Amino acid sequence: MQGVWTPDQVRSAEHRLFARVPEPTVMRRAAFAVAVQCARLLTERTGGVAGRRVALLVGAGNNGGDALWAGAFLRRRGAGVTAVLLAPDKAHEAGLEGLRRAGGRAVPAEGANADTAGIGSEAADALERADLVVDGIVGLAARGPLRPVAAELVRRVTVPLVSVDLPSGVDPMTGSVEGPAVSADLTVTFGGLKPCHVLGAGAVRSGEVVVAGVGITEELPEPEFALLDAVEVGEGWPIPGPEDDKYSTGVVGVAAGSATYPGAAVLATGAAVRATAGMVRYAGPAADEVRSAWPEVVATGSVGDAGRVQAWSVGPGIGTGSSGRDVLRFVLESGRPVCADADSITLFAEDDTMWDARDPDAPLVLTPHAGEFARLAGEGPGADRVAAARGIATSCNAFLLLKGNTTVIAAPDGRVLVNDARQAWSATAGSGDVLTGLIGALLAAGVEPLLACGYATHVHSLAAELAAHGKTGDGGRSEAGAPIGASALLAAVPAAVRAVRDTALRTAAPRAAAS
Ligand SMILES: NC(=O)C1=CN([C@@H]2O[C@H](COP(=O)(O)OP(=O)(O)OC[C@H]3O[C@@H](n4cnc5c(N)ncnc54)[C@H](O)[C@@H]3O)[C@@H](O)[C@H]2O)[C@@H](O)CC1
Ligand SMILES: [K+]
Repeated sequence: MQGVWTPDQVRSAEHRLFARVPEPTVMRRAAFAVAVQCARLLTERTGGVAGRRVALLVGAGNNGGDALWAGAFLRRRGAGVTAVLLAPDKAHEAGLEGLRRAGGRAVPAEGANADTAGIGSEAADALERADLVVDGIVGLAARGPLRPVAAELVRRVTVPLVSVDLPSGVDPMTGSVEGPAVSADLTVTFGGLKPCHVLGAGAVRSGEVVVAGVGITEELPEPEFALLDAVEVGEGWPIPGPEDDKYSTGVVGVAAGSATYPGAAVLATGAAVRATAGMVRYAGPAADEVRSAWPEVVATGSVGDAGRVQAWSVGPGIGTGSSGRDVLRFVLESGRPVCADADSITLFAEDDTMWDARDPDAPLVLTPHAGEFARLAGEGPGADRVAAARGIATSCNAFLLLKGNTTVIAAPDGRVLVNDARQAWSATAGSGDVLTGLIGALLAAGVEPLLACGYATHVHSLAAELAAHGKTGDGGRSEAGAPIGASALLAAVPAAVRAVRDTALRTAAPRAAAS
C-alpha cells in the first residue's frame, strides 16, 4: 500500500529530521530532486538541458527556496535560469544567493514597464522565452487559490510545468480547488504523498507525481490513509484453488431491482457472477430477467426463499416503500455481511430503527454517492471527503464507501483507503449497481470488508477504462476512448481482473528469482 500523509504529519517529521540533518541540507536535497526531474523533462521534450531556458515562479516561503536552489542546479548544467519573484522582499535569501552565484538572475513579477495585467516586462519576457517553468509559488503552507499576479503568470505558461511539492493554489489537505491554481505536468514532493496528490482536482492538477525521500520518509508516522495498487488487488482477488467448490468460494445473495426496473438486478447480479467463482443467488421481482441474462444464477422471487448465502448485496432498485424496507430488514437480520447501496441508503436515512435490525458484529458496507451521503449524514461531504467518510463510518459502525472520481473508503476503526480513478468513464447510469455486485461477491468470498471495497473499486474503474478504450480483448483499441454504458463496464470486469492478476504475477516473478 502506498501511504499518504497530512501536511502536519510531514512538518513534524521534518522537525524530527532537522535534529539530525541541518535544514539547509534537507532543502538542497529537495531542490536537487526537483532539478533532476526538470532535467529529465527538458531532455524528453527538447533534447537536452544546456542552452534551454527555465523560469522559476518564486513565492515567499521555503517552497520558493526549493525552486531557487533547483534553478541553481539547472544553471550549473548549462540552462539559462530566471527567477520571477512574487514577493521580492521575502524571497528565500540563501536560495536567491545560490542562484545568483550559479549565474542565474532574478526579476520581480511586478517590475518596471508593467503590462495591463500588472506583469513587469522582464518577468513577461522570461515566461515567454522559457522551455520549462518551475512552480515554487507556495507549498505546504498554502491557503486558498492563487492570488491575481501569480494566477496571471501561471495563465501565461504554455510549456511543461513542474510543481515543487504540490501544485500551487490546490488545498494541500483536501485537493480541492476554489479558484486559479497550477496544473502541473509533474510534481516533485518530499517524504511521501500528501492528500492533494491523490484527492479530487488536486490529483489531476499534480500530473505525474515523483516522491523524493530527502530523509523525511524515515521520520514519518503511520500514514493518514493509503492507496491500493494493482499488485495488491491482483494478489488479493479471490481465485478458486484445487480444493474449492461453488460453496467454498462464497455464495452471494443479490436483492435488487423491481418488475418495472429489472436493469439494476441484471447488472448487480452479473457483476457478482463475473467477480468470483462462487455461487450467486438472486431474490426479487426481476427473477425472470435475471435468469435469462445469467443462467448460472439461482433466482427466486423473495429474499425469504433465497436459501443460505455468505453475504448480501442489497438496494439498487428495491424502492423506498414498505417492500424495500422488508427486504433490507430481512438481509440485515440474517447476520451476514451486507453491502447496502442506493435505495437501502435512503431507507437507513429515513428510518432509524433500521440500524437496530443489524447484528452489530456483521460488517455493513454503505456505498453512497454525495447526494445519498447528505441524506445519511444530514449534510454533504464538503471539501474534506476523507474526514467526512471517516466520521460517518465511525458513528454508524459501518464501512463507508463515498463514491466520486476519487472514491474514499473508511472503516469503522478509522482506517481509510482511497482510489483515484484519474478518469471518469465509469460515471454512467447503472455503474453503481455493478460496484455493489462486485463488493457483495468479495464479501461472500471472505475478503475483509475494507479490502473488498478497495479491490472492487479498483477493478471497477479499471474495467471502465478498458471498456472505454476497447481493450477488452475484442479488438478495436483506442487511445482516446469513447463513452460506455454499464453493460460494457460489466463485460470488461474479467479483463480488469486478468490485468491486475497479470501485474501481480509480473511483480512476483522477479521477486521469486531474486530470493
Ligand atoms: N523546511 C525545509 O527545509 C524544507 C521545506 N520544504 C519546502 O518548504 C515548503 C513549505 O515552506 P513554508 O512553510 O515556508 O511555506 P510555503 O512556501 O508553502 O508558503 C510560503 C508563504 O506563502 C503564504 N501563502 C499561503 N497561501 C498563499 C497563496 N494562496 N498565495 C500566496 N501566498 C500564500 C504563506 O503565508 C507562507 O508564508 C514545502 O512545501 C517544501 O517545498 C522542502 O524543502 C523540504 C525541506
Ligand atoms: K508549489
